[in-house]
Amino acid sequence: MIVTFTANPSLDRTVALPGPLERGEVQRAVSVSQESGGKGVNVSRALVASGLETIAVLPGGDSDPVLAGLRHDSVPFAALPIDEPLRTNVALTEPGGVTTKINEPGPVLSEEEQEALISLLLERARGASWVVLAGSLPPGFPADFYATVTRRLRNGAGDGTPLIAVDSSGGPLVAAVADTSDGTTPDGTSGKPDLLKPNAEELAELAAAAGFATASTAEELEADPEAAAEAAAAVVRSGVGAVLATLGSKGAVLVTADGAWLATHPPVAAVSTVGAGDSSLAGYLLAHGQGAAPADCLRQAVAHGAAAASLPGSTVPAVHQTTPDAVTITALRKD
Ligand SMILES: Nc1ncnc2c1ncn2[C@@H]1O[C@H](COP(=O)(O)OP(=O)(O)O)[C@@H](O)[C@H]1O
Ligand SMILES: O=P(O)(O)OC[C@H]1O[C@](O)(COP(=O)(O)O)[C@@H](O)[C@@H]1O
Repeated sequence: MIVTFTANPSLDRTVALPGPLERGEVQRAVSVSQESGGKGVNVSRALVASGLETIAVLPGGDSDPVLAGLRHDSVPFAALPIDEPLRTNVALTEPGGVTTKINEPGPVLSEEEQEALISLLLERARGASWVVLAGSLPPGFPADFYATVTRRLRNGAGDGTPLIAVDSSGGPLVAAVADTSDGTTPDGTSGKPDLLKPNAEELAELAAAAGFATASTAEELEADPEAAAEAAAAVVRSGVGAVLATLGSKGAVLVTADGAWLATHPPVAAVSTVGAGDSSLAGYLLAHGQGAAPADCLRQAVAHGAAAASLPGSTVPAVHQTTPDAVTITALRKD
C-alpha cells in the first residue's frame, strides 16, 4: 500500500490555447478540462491507473469538487473535513506542449486542523510500504512540516516504518533536506526523506539554499546531467536516501549512496507536462514495489514521465501506456 499526502490539493483546470500565450491580449481557448490534482493526489491517480493499492490523504469538504473528482475516478481517499474550499490551479497549454501554470496559495488551515491532518495520515500510514509527502503547503503551515511529519511517521511505526518520499518546492523542500535532527533531538530520529523528487528548478533552488554545489540554474542542470547528478549527490551525502531529479525533456537522474544513473527517452510530442513529475514518481514507486534495481526504477520513472507529457491536461498514464524499453540508461560518476 502506498499512502500519499497532499496538504494543498487542487482542482486542476487546463486551458488549451490555439497558439503561443500572448501576455496582455484576449485569447480564445480551444478546450478546457478539469481534474482533481495536487502532487500526492496525482501520484495516487497514477498508481490506481496501474492497479496498485493506494490511498490519498488530504483536507477537503465533503462536497468539494476535488473529492467529487476522486470519487468519480475511483481513487481511494481519506479526507479531513474543512470549511474553506480547496484551490483551483490553472494550466495554459500551447500547441507543442509549452505549459504555463498558475497555482493558488490554497485554504488556511488552523493549527488544530493541521494536527488533525497529521493524525489522519499517521492512522492511514500504518503498514504502508511508502508514504509520499507531496506539493506545496497551504498558507500558515510551518516550513519544516514535512520533516516533522517524517519524524512522527518513523517514531510511530515500530518495525513497519514506511519509506518516505518528498516532492515539494521552496521553503518546505529546503527545510525537508536541511533538517538537523539526526541524533540531536531526544528521539534521534531523522526527518530527512528516503527519496526526494526535485525537478531541475527545485534542485537548483536546493543547491543554492543549502550551498551544496556551485550554483547552477535550472537550465544549466537540465542541459548538464553530470552537474545535476553532482548536486543530487551532495543532497544524498547530507543524509537523504536517494534523489530522483527529473530534468524535463532531458529525462532524469537517480543518485543513491551506491551509484548514479541518467535515463533518457526518445523525444515525444509533448501535449501537457502537468502531472509529468508526479507520474515519474509513481513509475519509480511502481517499479520499486516490484523489486526492481535502482536503474530500472529510474527507467520506469522516465517512461511514466514521457507518457504523461504526451497526454492532455493532468492525465496520468497507466503502466501499459509507457515504453520503458525505449529508455536508455547511462551510469554516471557519482562524486
Ligand atoms: N517536454 C517533455 N518531453 C518528454 N518528456 C518530458 C517532457 N517534460 C517532462 N517529461 C518527462 O516527465 C518527467 C518529469 O518532468 P519535469 O518537468 O522534470 O518534472 P515536474 O513535472 O515535476 O516539473 C521528466 O523526467 C520526463 O521523463
Ligand atoms: O502544490 P504545488 O507546488 O502548488 O503544485 C500543485 C500542482 O502540481 C501538480 O501536482 C502537477 O505537478 P507536476 O507537473 O510537477 O507533476 C498539479 O496537479 C497541481 O496543480
